[in-house]
Amino acid sequence: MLLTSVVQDMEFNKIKGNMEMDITGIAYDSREVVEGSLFVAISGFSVDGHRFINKAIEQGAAAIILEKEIEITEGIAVLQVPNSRNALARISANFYNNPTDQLNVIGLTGTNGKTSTTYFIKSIFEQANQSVGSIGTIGTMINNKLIQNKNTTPESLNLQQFFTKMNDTKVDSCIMEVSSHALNLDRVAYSKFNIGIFTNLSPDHLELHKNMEEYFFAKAKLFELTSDFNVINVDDEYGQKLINIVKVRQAKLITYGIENSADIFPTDIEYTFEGTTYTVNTPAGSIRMKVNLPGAIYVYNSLAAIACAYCNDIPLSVIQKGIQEVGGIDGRMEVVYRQKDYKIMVDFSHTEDALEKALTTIKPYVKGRIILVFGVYADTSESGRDKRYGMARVASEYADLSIVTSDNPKQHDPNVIIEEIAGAMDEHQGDYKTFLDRKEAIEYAVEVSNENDTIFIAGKGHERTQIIGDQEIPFNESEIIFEALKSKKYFVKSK
Ligand SMILES: CC(=O)N[C@H]1[C@@H](OP(=O)(O)OP(=O)(O)OC[C@H]2O[C@@H](n3ccc(=O)[nH]c3=O)[C@H](O)[C@@H]2O)O[C@H](CO)[C@@H](O)[C@@H]1O[C@H](C)C(=O)N[C@@H](C)C(=O)N[C@H](CCC(=O)O)C(=O)O
Ligand SMILES: Nc1ncnc2c1ncn2[C@@H]1O[C@H](COP(=O)(O)OP(=O)(O)OP(=O)(O)O)[C@@H](O)[C@H]1O
Repeated sequence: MLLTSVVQDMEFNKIKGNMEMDITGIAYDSREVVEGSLFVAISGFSVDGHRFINKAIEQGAAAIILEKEIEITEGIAVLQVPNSRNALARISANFYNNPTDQLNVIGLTGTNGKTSTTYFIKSIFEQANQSVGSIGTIGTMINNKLIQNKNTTPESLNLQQFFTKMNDTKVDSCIMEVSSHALNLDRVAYSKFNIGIFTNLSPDHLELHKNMEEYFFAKAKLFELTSDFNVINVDDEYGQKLINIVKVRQAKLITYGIENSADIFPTDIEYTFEGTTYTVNTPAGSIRMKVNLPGAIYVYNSLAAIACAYCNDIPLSVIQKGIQEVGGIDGRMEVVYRQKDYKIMVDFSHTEDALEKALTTIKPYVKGRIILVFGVYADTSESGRDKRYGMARVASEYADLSIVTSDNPKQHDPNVIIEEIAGAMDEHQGDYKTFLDRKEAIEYAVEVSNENDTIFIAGKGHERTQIIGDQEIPFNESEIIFEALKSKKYFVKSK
């Protein structure tokens, strides 16, 4: 594609060089540059991409987009832009001919529930004989092939490539999780979303967004990109705030909720440990639903999916089948081992709100004690400290015994994190033990557990690695649990 076409509608300050040259591809990483590429230099969080411009030219870059004043070799086209990440999103959409124009794209945002809601929507759409692609925490799924993602929401270039692949392979709908980081860093800029879904907002990622207002406005950006429907949880405080912002927009507002008046709402809810049944009421009629995951959180997630399916004119009987077909979700309230009233569960709860909701969900069904294994995945900043404090409060309030340990400490000192959690546990008079090593923490929980106890291991969910420093170490909680259970002869006979 000609460079002039690649940069069409892009805002830039300065140009140098031949704009009529042919561009073979785009790269934002010098290591990915091939002959004839357009290299975009990004001032990153850890390194400055401008440092790799010469490397990119050596590798064959024909043109450079940059933010800074840098002297570049003759013969190379150079464009200076105010924001390289935004420019990358613009040129990627141009280069791939705006693939979201041909795709039904559903974007989900919110602190918790995005992945679970994606599963429900995917299942309903597949019942409606649609070919569905998905992008999110689990990876990118195209025609049942899973591609691992570095990020929940990939960088704009990769994203436009995935959308193109979906179009090429006749995918009808793409369901994607849109993180606040992605919205802030323009990864989804210049993509069109037919439907935007907002699940909820509670403190998380405050190291990037500084405060809840900023975090909320990052999430709200998704709803500037929606064309047809905005689906919003009316029971969430920030959902209400978003409704006030989007109600005047062109995309139609559809609300869901349990407590407040909504377009899509449940009645006659019956909760059990195995799951929930309720009657869903929609403008198209009412029908009984069976959700195979426990608690109000999965009523909310299924309602969001039903609202989305309703917006796509899917009949209620098909929606009912789609919701019921979701038998369980990897690492979401997953009962890894059960022997009568003894249970070991693994869950992805890693925020204060998620942990509180998960523990209140299981509490009525626990005969003995709740033994909670958890750590806090957060940096060592002030906002990370709030998260440690909040999760310790929840642990003290709902668990009979907490085993405090590491959860992806990355480059942060896990001892500091654990010490702070322990301090907050003391303040809230929680009963706890600490183990730096997460494996030892799980082993200890199994060792001290009794016949009627429930061990709840929070934080890693579906993840199969633990990130310590720069290393991603294999870490399989199910394997550790079963190994530890061997010492408890009474329990190992059956799952
Ligand atoms: C903090 C953060 O958001 N970092 C993201 C950011 O990386 P960065 O700016 O730090 O990149 P960098 O390493 O400084 O490099 C700067 C530039 O130099 C380039 N480079 C670097 C080395 C080299 O040899 N040559 C070269 O050209 C890099 O390709 C890059 O363009 O831009 C990268 C490209 O888009 C992202 O992959 C990366 O996400 C990292 C992996 C990350 O951990 N992000 C998290 C915080 C995140 O985004 N999470 C959200 C939400 C998760 C959730 O709650 O579900 C997500 O969507 O994943
Ligand atoms: N609607 C909800 N409200 C609050 N907590 C929820 C909700 N749904 C799920 N959770 C809790 O949050 C955890 C993560 O759920 P899920 O993976 O669906 O969220 P997510 O938004 O995709 O998270 P992430 O952005 O971290 O990938 C679950 O294991 C559960 O404990």
